[in-house]
Amino acid sequence: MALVENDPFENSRKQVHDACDLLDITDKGMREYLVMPNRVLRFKIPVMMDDGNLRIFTGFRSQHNNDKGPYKGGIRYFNPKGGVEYMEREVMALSSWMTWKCAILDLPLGGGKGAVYVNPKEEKISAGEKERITRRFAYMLSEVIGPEKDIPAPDVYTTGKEMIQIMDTFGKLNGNRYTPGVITGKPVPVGGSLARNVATGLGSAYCTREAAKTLKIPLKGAKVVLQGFGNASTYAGIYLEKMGCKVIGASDSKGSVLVPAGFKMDKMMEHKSKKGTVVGYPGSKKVTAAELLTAKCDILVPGALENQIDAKIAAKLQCKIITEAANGPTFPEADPIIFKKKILLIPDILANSGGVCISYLEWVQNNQGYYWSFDDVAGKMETTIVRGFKASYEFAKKHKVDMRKASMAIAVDRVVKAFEHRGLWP
Ligand SMILES: NC(=O)C1=CN([C@@H]2O[C@H](COP(=O)(O)OP(=O)(O)OC[C@H]3O[C@@H](n4cnc5c(N)ncnc54)[C@H](O)[C@@H]3O)[C@@H](O)[C@H]2O)C=CC1
Ligand SMILES: O=C(O)CCC(=O)C(=O)O
Repeated sequence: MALVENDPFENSRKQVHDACDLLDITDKGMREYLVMPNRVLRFKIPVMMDDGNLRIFTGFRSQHNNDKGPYKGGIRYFNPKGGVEYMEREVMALSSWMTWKCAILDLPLGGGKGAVYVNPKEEKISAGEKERITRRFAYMLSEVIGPEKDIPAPDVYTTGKEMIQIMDTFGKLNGNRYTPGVITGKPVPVGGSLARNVATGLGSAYCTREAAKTLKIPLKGAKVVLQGFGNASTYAGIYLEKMGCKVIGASDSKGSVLVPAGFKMDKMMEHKSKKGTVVGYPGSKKVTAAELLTAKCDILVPGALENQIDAKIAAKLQCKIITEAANGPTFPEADPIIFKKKILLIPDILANSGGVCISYLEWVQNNQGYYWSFDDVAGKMETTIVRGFKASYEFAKKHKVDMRKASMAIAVDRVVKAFEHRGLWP
């Protein structure tokens, strides 16, 4: 029996086993080694709130695998419906996906993920309270993170502001050192990289462009539906629009809208910043989340949260390409349905890997103390992600499997090889 409903870690476990099947890895111990995180930390974060009351938050960091390099992965502040038990399984799954995401790009990094169970948007946590949560979280993590150990980054409802507070707290606890390489996604004036803020969506757009090329779908006028309107999905929309696409749908935590004639991304962003939601955009029709996902379009970009496309929704999908800008948006039972419908699904570990790719380049710049231009960084990311896409596509064709299985198999094989080179000690 699953420990929590819709357990994302069980989904990640299945994906690792599918890759092992393809690679003929039969050893049970090796399979378990690849599935399980090296360690999962769960700790309390006591914070004095503005009203003078002490409140205890729960924090997590899952360190999945570091055979290819330091653990790497974001930190989210969120309150999934399943509560803290669900969140523990969620960070375990997300840390596993980080391992495979770094490996499909062949970055010298492993996989980790962290979280605090709090929704700063719903709860109206003040800036001071958020900073105290973040700095206490950094204090609790300070012994297990570091530029050569584990390098966090932003994720849902965290930004450069929290990243710099974590860097600052870590530095103060380590002899007042300037340690920019302990975290990525920092603001540019304090050791961040150009292009990191747009990286996830830009990488999704590069992947989509490659997919459209292979399917011979012209991007000019191609209809795009975005689920979510945060960092990942907004920049995916902006860059797909620059490539000639027409965005016709969007959503956020308050609802989903379709605009059959299409809308300009800057106009929708202006609307969202004024009204706090995409809902109510002039000329739009409010629809359910399922109606948004199954709307007729060329490119569907699920870019919000995991567990969005189940078998029922998969059966009704009307798109040609799915670009998983979010982590884990598709249930395992939906994958074979999507494959049978000949929809080209670009899996999360590839489709949203632009973020970690530029995080890696940020860390390289921090380590060398010399900084590159926007075009340098975006160009290096484009080369890396297109190589990952092409390798996965060729593997998928050769073995007649979907792109998720192909990307996972390549990634798992690389981690197994790293493990074999290093050996086990002690
Ligand atoms: N920020 C990054 O660099 C990366 C993010 N991702 C993934 O992308 C996804 C989104 O993350 P970000 O864009 O960074 O977060 P964000 O905090 O910038 O935006 C989250 C968005 O999700 C929306 N949302 C929340 N609940 C929703 C619901 N029930 N239905 C529809 N929309 C809902 C919010 O309204 C917001 O628009 C996550 O799965 C994250 O792990 C993946 C790789 C890197
Ligand atoms: O930039 C990073 O290091 C990781 C971003 C992240 O959390 C993700 O790719 O899911």
